[in-house]
Amino acid sequence: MEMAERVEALRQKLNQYGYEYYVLDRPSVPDAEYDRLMNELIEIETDYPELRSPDSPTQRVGGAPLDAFVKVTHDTPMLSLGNVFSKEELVEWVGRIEKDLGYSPLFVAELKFDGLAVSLKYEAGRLVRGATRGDGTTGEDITQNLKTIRAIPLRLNEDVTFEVRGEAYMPKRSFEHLNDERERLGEPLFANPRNAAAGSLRQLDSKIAAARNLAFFAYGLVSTDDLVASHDESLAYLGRLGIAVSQEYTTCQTADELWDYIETYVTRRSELPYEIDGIVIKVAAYEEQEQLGFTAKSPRWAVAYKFPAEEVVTT
Ligand SMILES: NC(=O)n1nc(-c2ccco2)nc1N
Repeated sequence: MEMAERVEALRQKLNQYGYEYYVLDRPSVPDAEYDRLMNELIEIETDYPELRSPDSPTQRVGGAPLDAFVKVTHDTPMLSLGNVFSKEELVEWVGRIEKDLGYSPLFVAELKFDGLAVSLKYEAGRLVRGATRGDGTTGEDITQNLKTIRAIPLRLNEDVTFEVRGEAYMPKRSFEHLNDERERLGEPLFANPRNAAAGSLRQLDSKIAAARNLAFFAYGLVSTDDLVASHDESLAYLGRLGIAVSQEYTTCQTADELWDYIETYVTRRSELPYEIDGIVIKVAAYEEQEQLGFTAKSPRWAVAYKFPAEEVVTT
């Protein structure tokens, strides 16, 4: 087979396997097969540099370490969520929404991943910028570090231009392995996966970030075109494009359905391979979100139910 064709075939396969692993959470081949194909692609691109392209899955670890992070401004502010801490407060919040709209809207309930909020800009299907939330208006350009996360495609299977919002996080197993290694080396331990993810994304050398096994779930789409009309459609759309989206979300019509979903995860939380600190509830239809608008710092159409702080069992 001609080398260029072989490279294209390898890229297609790696993207397909990445999609099955990160979006469907249902890999069809063992990790060893993925690694074998990736190594073959790296070898060919090393022998034939003219076949290498910036959006090849091999181009995830950047060049030299940065001296500093460049500041970026978010065209659309990344707002923080208001919180509720009980069923009563949740029922009150739903009641206010129904009163403002004059009817009961459809809601989306989804997991609240305990990591770092990030923004990904895609232009014509290519990842052009990744940034931290920062203060919501000004963040830091951490494109080099976010490119090391396999759940974030460098090239989408459609030439779309939009911004994706999501949470970069460190899975529990990666966190345990990292702290075991740091303990062995006599280095200070990270207190929790959230701090470990934040510390990893703040590395100026993307080779260090690449070694931290970070992950990502998209939870929002910012676009000027009318690509989709609701939040639940945006999650399905992002998944179809190959961007990692958690499949644990659902739609609910009433406060009771929302509470049932929340109660499911109070028990399931400890079995999840990543940490969550609550459940996020959003009005589904974008039209209704626009109608409800924002307070000074939070959307009126979304709220986070925060789990009670887990009592620390001191043995
Ligand atoms: N942290 C987290 O998982 N989030 N955060 C949002 C959010 C923040 C602002 C709008 O939406 N949504 C989810 N699932």
